[in-house]
Amino acid sequence: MTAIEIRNLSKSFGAVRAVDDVSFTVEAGTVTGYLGPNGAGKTTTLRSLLGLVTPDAGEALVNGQRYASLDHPLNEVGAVLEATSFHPGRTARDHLRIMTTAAGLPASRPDEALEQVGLADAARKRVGGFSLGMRQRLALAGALLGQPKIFILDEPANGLDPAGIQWLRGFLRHLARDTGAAVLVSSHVLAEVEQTVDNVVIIAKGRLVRQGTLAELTGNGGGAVRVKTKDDFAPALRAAGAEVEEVEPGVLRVKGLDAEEIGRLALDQRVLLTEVIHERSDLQSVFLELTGEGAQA
Ligand SMILES: Nc1ncnc2c1ncn2[C@@H]1O[C@H](COP(=O)(O)OP(=O)(O)OP(=O)(O)O)[C@@H](O)[C@H]1O
Repeated sequence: MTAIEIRNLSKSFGAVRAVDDVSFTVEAGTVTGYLGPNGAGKTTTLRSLLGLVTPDAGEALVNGQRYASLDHPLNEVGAVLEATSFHPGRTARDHLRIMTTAAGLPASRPDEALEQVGLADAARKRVGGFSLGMRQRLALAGALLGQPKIFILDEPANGLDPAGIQWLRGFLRHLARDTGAAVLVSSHVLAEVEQTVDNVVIIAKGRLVRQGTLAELTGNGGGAVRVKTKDDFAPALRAAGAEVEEVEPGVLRVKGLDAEEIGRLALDQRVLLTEVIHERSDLQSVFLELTGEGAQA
């Protein structure tokens, strides 16, 4: 069964069409990045999945059902929403204990979940003193309590430092690969999720603009390098196993070698390169265009 299904979902707030006829699915064992600039409609979609927003049309289903009709929601879906608030005077463990008791989960779960997110040492600390990154980890621990197989995470990388983002990437991959979970993770920063996701859904102004596997959207991962040189460099590149196309006189489009390998080869061959440029993947260019950074790209 499809773990997460968004089918022709639409939602307006007054004159703003926050989500406009969006459809996509997330299968078990995969991570899907839900990407788009601020205000694109990501949060509205995720809140629809959690029954916090009532769609005007279409459906947002988890395990084939509406969230509200799940018998044991915490066992089926783990969610982290933006700006989760915590009682500042409560310790991390107490915060999770309250959730655990309310959901009738085993008393061992808070400590296990804190361990999983790397917060075991902070279990007895008051949340009021937590950094944003620690709060994000605590929110994730809350999502793990019921050991669900579906995760809906809204900008979970916000507030994490580079090491935290690295950790999050590994953790999401682990959830999908090792526990077979379906993970839907939103972000307005492509680079945050690019190394983690199997599939990408891009939304802008409420409309779905692109979806596919990461490989499809990045041109099968084989990014080309454009090289400018007045020298006869193509034979050496081909001999090194590259696929070379002369796109205009003096400009070669090289596939199969990265920029560093090409640079080394040029050095060996005493070839002068006047320009070496990584071609942007489709995904990057689409995303940069949408986020308005295309002009600087
Ligand atoms: N409760 C609401 N009332 C009025 N307008 C809303 C409401 N929720 C969202 N919107 C509007 O709907 C649009 C989509 O917002 P949404 O929060 O879903 O986008 P987003 O992609 O998650 O962006 P962000 O990352 O900034 O949260 C925005 O124009 C937003 O202002």
